Amino acid sequence: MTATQDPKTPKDLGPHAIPSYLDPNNIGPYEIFLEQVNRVTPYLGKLAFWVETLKRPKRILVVDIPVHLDDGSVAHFEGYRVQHNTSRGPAKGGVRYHQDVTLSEVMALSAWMTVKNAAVNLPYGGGKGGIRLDPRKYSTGELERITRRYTSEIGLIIGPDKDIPAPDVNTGPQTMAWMMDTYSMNVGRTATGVVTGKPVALGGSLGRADATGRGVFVTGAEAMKKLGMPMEGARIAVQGFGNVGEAAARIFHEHGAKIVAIQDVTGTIASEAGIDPGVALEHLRRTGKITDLPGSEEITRDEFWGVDCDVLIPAALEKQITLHNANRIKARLIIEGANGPTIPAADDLLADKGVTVVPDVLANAGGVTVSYFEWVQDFSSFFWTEDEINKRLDRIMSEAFQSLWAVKEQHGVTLRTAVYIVACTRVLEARALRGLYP
Ligand SMILES: NC(=O)C1=CN([C@@H]2O[C@H](COP(=O)(O)OP(=O)(O)OC[C@H]3O[C@@H](n4cnc5c(N)ncnc54)[C@H](O)[C@@H]3O)[C@@H](O)[C@H]2O)C=CC1
Ligand SMILES: O=C(O)CCC(=O)C(=O)O
Repeated sequence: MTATQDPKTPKDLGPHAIPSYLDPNNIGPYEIFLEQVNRVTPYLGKLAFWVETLKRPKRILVVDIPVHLDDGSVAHFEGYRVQHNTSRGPAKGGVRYHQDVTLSEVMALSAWMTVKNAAVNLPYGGGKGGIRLDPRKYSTGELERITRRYTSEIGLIIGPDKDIPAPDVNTGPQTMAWMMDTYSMNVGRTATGVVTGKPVALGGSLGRADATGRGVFVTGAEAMKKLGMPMEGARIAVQGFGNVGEAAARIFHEHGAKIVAIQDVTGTIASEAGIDPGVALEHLRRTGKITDLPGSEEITRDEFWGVDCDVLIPAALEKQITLHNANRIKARLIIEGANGPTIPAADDLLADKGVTVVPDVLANAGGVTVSYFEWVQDFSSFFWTEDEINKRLDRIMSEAFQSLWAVKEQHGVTLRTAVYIVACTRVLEARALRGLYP
């Protein structure tokens, strides 16, 4: 085997390939979460008595969304809202529109919200929602009708003090405006606090649009300091150039790092001289694709993983770093902007290689942190300046990083396990204190 081959890559084994049901790369999203819980359980002491709480989502709602399409026909979409845990407060987490959304995925995303919210000590549980559809295939009017019907259907369980949705993949401020309006119409009052990530004109918060990418930068910069990696000229590869990936790339670039590769759903580009994220965004908006950016070359989707870089930021979807590509990754540091981008078997391989991973449940917590600020501002009807928001966000993210890094050192575990130790302890302490009835 050469240094560039991945070990245990089932497709390389020909007739002796591992059956697909035993292939670690085929792990489902909720199974990934359950494996992460298994790994933390030995560190939970007496609270391990309550660990079953983490394995079972508290509430799952599956809804049928019938909608008139523009051609007069009726289409039915499947939607979900999962409240994984509410021990520490109302459920909180985004809503995803994607053709591959499944219940298992939404369960995992809601569970990661429970861990993330506890990791940065927000007074929330975890929730997540989604609709299985490819939004590129529908007009704005159709998307508005789908969103409004979905909101009415999940209106049974959401509310400012029950469960507060927010944007995720392929949703944004306009989606949140429709959700807020629909919920408000149904309850007979303007309820700004029912969703976050709204347009600023509707009670949204300054700084929310960049908050997740900013948190990726703050935690990434802290990790670079720990690893003795200079920011100036650091070579960064980013997968995903949407809300999270674009903001993270831009902020790293502003601080002197060099963006050497970008991959999105339209293709992959690389540049030795470095890519200016502002120019790349303008090109994407104008042409609808990331490729053909002047000064960059197009590489294959698979070549992206072997790009010569110091820092890799997966900021697209789950299960991107697997046993098929983990061994080829050259970065010393991975900052998970996306939720669930690394499967557990790849996590182990990266740890063996000495690669540090700032896990999703810490790295991308900046978004929900500013969502929390938005929710607080909506309740008090008193709005903060962007400077105040960014300062508070930076402080929460860097203090969380420092204290979680100390736990990693104390136990000699990965940063992911350290975050799970602290977050799961907080959730299960709340569970134990609340007790059970009768
Ligand atoms: N928006 C937010 O505030 C937060 C988002 N996240 C997570 O960050 C990730 C990205 O979310 P957003 O940036 O909000 O979504 P987005 O919809 O704004 O952008 C998604 C990006 O991923 C790219 N992409 C999609 N499929 C791809 C593929 N197969 N290969 C390569 N690129 C692909 C798209 O082209 C797009 O650039 C998700 O995992 C999401 O759950 C996490 C925390 C907060
Ligand atoms: O802002 C929020 O409430 C949640 C954002 C989100 O879905 C996430 O952190 O994955």
